[in-house]
Order: sequence, then structure tokens, then C-alpha cells
Amino acid sequence: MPSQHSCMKVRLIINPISGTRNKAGLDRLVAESLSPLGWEVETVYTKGHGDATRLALSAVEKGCGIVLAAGGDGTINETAAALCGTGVVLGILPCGSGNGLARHLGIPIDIREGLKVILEDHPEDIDYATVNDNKFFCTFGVGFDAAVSAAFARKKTRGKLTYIQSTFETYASYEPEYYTISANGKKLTERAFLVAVCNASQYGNNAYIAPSASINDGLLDVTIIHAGNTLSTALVGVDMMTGMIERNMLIHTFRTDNIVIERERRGPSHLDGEPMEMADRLDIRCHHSGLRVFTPRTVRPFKPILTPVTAMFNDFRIAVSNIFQKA
Ligand SMILES: Nc1ncnc2c1ncn2[C@@H]1O[C@H](COP(=O)(O)OP(=O)(O)OP(=O)(O)O)[C@@H](O)[C@H]1O
Repeated sequence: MPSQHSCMKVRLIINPISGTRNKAGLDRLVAESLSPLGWEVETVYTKGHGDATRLALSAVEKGCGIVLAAGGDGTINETAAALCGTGVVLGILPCGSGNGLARHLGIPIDIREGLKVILEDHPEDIDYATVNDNKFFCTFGVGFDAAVSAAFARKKTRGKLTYIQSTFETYASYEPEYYTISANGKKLTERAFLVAVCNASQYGNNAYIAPSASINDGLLDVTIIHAGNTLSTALVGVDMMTGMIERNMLIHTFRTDNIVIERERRGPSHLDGEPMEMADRLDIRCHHSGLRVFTPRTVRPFKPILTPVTAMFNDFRIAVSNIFQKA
């Protein structure tokens, strides 16, 4: 198969604890699947937080032209952070619990199908963003979503069911906070359930917090969920899972290439689903076309209800087949 990246040195970074999928034999599966491209694939494993950045940086230094990351949004974030502006192409093999960036880009969650995207050899430049110099590629948030990320990180198990459990547990005791938001020459202060700044359309697990977001428009989609009562806030969740959040009365959305969020004190936030304690002032910027990623040549356009429901059935099918497959 002719490839613009033939004879390329490739590093495969695997996070063994991401998601619930068994990773035994994944290195062999990747090497076999990509053998038609003639790439020299070296596999390394992460041992803890920050490892994927270190391993991706050393891959760049060694002259690798491609780095493949097998994990969830945390692993993709750490890997991609080292590749921004280098021209080295990131390949995403979704093995996480949420897989928000992969889902946004239309990369199949089935790993064998995901490998076909790499075989298509179709790299594309996408935007990324920074919050006080920390990079994110999918979503950043303060408020309820940050609290859920922190709760999820404390759990001993991973996967979609643990996310759902963390969401309900957090919801039971969550209190909205005040935020002052400055963007596009305007300033507003309000008590919000959450403020999400989105480079991509979803948190992961088909939770569409910004269904219209484009990842290569040089802009971030901001979704503010106003503080409401228990029922109206629960309905936001339903609209988010069906891709209909923009029509919800509790939502305020806009686009910008930079935004400042101020809160009363430093506190929880999340970057691509990874919890992080951050400052009271959050300076967020979009960096246009800063990362090169393998993407599918064709992606079906997003359709409310249809796209999320199809994805949900597909996830179920993959979960069942993963039970019977080793890798
Ligand atoms: N060997 C390891 N042991 C424990 N933690 C690890 C290891 N390697 C990486 N990590 C950390 O695991 C965390 C979770 O990884 P990741 O986000 O990829 O999976 P996930 O949370 O299951 O998926 P998603 O982010 O899509 O929901 C990251 O913070 C990462 O730094």
C-alpha cells in the first residue's frame, strides 16, 4: 500500500489501565495491522500520570514521525501535548472510558476499525487550546463536570458505568458557584451549574456538551449551564445525551478564540476529563491548527438523536465483542 509516511519510525504508547478493554496482545495487533505501511513500530507502556508526555517527547527527539496513543482522553492529552507544533502525526487508538476526542473526530471505538483509520494515512491539522498554559484538545470545564472528573479519578474501576455512577453521586450534593466570564468584549457574572469551554463537541461517551463545535475553526464553543432546579438540570442531561442541548432554556452558548473565567477562589477544574486544581483566574486560548492527527477520510455529519443513538448501539456491540476477544 503506498503511503506518504513509508519507512517511518513509529512509537506506540499504551496506557494499560485506561478504560476496561483488555490490552493484552494490542501491541501485536497494531504491528500486524499496520505492516502493509512498512512502519517500524516500537511499543512502550505508561506507568503513571505524565508518562505519555515524556514518552512522546522522547519519540520526537528520536526522530519518530508518528506517535500512536492507545488510551483514553487523559492519555491522548498527555501524548498530544508533546506533539503540538512538531509536525509529528498523532494516531488515536481509543481504549479509554469516554474517548471524547476520538468520537468527535469520527474515529471508530472498535480498535480494529480504528486501525483502519491509521491505514488510510489521512493526517489533518486540528486546533488545541490552553488554560493558563495547560493544553487541552477536547473540553475544559469548571463546576459540575470538574467535580465529576474528580469523583471518577478517585474510583478504583474505570469505564462508562463508573462515569455514570460518579455523575449521580456528585449530583446529589453539588452546589453551583459564581463565575465572571469575559469574552468577545463582553463580561457577565452568574451562578452557574458549569462552564464548559469546548474544542470538540463532546465530553466522551456521547455526552454532547457543544454539538456544533468544530475542531478546526480556530474557535472554542463555550457552554454555560445556568443553575436550575433538580428537574430542569436533569433535563439538560437528557438533552446532552441526545445532542439537543442547544435548545435547552438553561443553556447559554457562544464562540470565541479566547476567554477569561474568574471565580471566587482557586479550585477544581478538568482538562479533557482529567481533574486538576487550578487558579481563580483561568485564561483560555485557542491555537489554530496546532496538532496533526490521523482522521477518517469521510465522517458522517452529526444529526441530533440519530448520531447519539447509533453510537450508543455501536458501543453496546463493541462491549459485547470485547468480552469474547483478547485484543
Ligand atoms: N500504568 C498506569 N497506572 C496508573 N495510572 C496511569 C498509568 N498510565 C497512565 N495513567 C494515568 O491514567 C489516567 C487515565 O487514563 P485515560 O484518561 O487514558 O483513561 P480513562 O480515564 O479510562 O479514559 P477517558 O479519559 O477517555 O475517560 C491518566 O491520568 C494517566 O496519566
